[in-house]
Amino acid sequence: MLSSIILKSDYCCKKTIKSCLSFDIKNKYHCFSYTSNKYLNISNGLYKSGLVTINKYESRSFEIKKYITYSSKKWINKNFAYLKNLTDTEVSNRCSKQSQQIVTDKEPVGLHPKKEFSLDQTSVNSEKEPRAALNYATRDATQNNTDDALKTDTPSNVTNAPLHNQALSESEKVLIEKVEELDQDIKKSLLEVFQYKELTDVQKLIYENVLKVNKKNDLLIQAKTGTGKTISYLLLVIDDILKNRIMSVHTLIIVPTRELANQIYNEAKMLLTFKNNINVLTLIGGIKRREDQINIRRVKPDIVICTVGRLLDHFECTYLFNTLFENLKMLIIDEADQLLSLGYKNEINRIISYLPQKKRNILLSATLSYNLTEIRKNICKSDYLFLNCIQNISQHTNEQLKQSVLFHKAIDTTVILYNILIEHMRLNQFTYKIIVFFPTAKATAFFANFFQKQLKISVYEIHRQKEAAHRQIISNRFALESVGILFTSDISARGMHYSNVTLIVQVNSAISREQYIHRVGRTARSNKEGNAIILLNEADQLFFEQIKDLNINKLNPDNYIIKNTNISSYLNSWISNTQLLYLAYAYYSSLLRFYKTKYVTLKLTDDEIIDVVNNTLLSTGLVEQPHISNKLAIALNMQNNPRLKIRKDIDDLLL
Ligand SMILES: Nc1ncnc2c1ncn2[C@@H]1O[C@H](COP(=O)(O)OP(=O)(O)OP(=O)(O)O)[C@@H](O)[C@H]1O
Repeated sequence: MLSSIILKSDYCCKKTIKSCLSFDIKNKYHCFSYTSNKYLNISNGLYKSGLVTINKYESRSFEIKKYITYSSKKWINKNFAYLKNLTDTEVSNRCSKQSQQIVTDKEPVGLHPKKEFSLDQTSVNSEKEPRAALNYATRDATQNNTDDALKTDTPSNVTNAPLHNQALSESEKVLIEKVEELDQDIKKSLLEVFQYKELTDVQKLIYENVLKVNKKNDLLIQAKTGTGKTISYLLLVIDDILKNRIMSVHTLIIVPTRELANQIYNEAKMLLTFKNNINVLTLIGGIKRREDQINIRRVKPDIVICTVGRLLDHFECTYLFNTLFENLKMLIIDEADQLLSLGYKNEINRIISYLPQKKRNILLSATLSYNLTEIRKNICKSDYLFLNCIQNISQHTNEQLKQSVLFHKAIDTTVILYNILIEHMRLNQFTYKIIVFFPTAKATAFFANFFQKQLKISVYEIHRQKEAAHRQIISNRFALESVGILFTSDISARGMHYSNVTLIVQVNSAISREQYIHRVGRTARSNKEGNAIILLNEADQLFFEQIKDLNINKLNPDNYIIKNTNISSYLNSWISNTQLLYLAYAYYSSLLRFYKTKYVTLKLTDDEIIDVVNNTLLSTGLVEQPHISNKLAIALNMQNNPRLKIRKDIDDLLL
């Protein structure tokens, strides 16, 4: 028996649904099918062969209306009839009749052509094979990995949120004060300390699919940057600690950077304001190991937040450290796609080998999809749930973010950066908060000093070569300031929340599309507006291919290369400053390395790399080409290139 929903009448508008729609209840899923529906966009479903599978809902008719995302409920009420208990054939007949009726449909306007998907008409009842029926609505080359991963999953694995950033109607919002499952003290701190009123999309998804129904599966969670993933998993952790109190560490949270560890620590402490019997501790580099050991004994942590290096260090060097985790209940890997990528994979695998098998794994990121299969295989148990707030990878960045690209010549890099900053500061005198990402730590150090000392623009500086304590102080200061400029390397790209950032500038290409998404995700957070500009010189141009679907508009470089007398004189007068000179040489070497590691993706020859690096340095006013050490030249495999100035007598200080 099938129940069906059919279009009541011919509907002629921009958002026409081409045919009819029916649904069947089989086991716990509702399966929607429709005939020639090209444009119907059911946000919380997965598509293939005419099937849309959605998890169980309480009210069928209501939920169906809710998940036809671009149509208002009013429109649905007017145009759909809800029919019960039809046989297969009846539905088919009605469907085809209905299809014939609606022949005057107009092309939908405002839907991206990529969103079109064709459905296999023959598989109206193919819910017999739910595995094969799973797929995303959007087809595009870069998403194939996700699709492949999902094809092998059972439908219960995947839960999508309504299209992200779409304003939730009042009835869809989950008000925190009404959430009965939350502990009273936690609720109190959410309402009074954080002053949040409702759950964000990702928090709502977790609440409804996991917390409320008390599920204990492993979780993969993907939601856009700045949407509250941290609170969402902290709620899960605290809920579990309160239910299953143990006398050793309950949850281990692994993150890529010290700053992020501290940020999560602060958020957890705030959440536990009225619950002082749950203890949190960070174990991060830059602090003596012995100090950690004392803190562990003193704090007796329930939740431990660690960076990868320090955790591994302890496992391998601290006597009996692994016994701390012998009853571990939860392992959380934040920024999971990064931590499970090549750079960190071995270390994470070693860490996991020290942890008990029987624990719950929760993996999060704004960009999980590209290496999903591997992540799933490596870490998750087979009955894991994938909670996904991003259904279309071209919507990975926030809607309220205005993105631009500026293609320019390397020789104009410094003046363009200067003019962008000056213009933004002028237009946002009392509110400007800017983060500038550079490709390497040494590039960051040089430009930070150059802007401070030569161009007289005050900037904060964070990168790996600064000491941990310094980094933390600068990070806190920038977070608290109402205006400011932060020059940073990728260390600040992921997870860091600085409120009210108005502009992100990226100098040169990012190391990947994902890193670009995380970098621009430092602005336009919590539904606020934000701007992002990426500066791509002649060598970086191919990087644009990786991000061009992200709705990025092009800026005219001519508007930014005007040199006023100020900058001209500043650029010409620093060569006697030995400290800056030293930093410039180091920047030069690091930029050669940067492009050499990217020469395959950017399709660069050695000569092109040397030219672009020379010109970038020339843009700062450094007329004479720096020397590099023989060792670096060999490492770059450029020791015989006559365009480089190589000196055997300088050491690797500048590497
Ligand atoms: N329910 C809520 N209501 C309002 N603001 C919230 C809520 N939950 C979290 N936030 C705020 O949203 C901001 C972003 O949160 P968070 O840093 O957890 O984002 P994220 O999704 O982890 O981002 P990223 O992917 O960049 O790490 C923070 O300021 C956080 O305090």
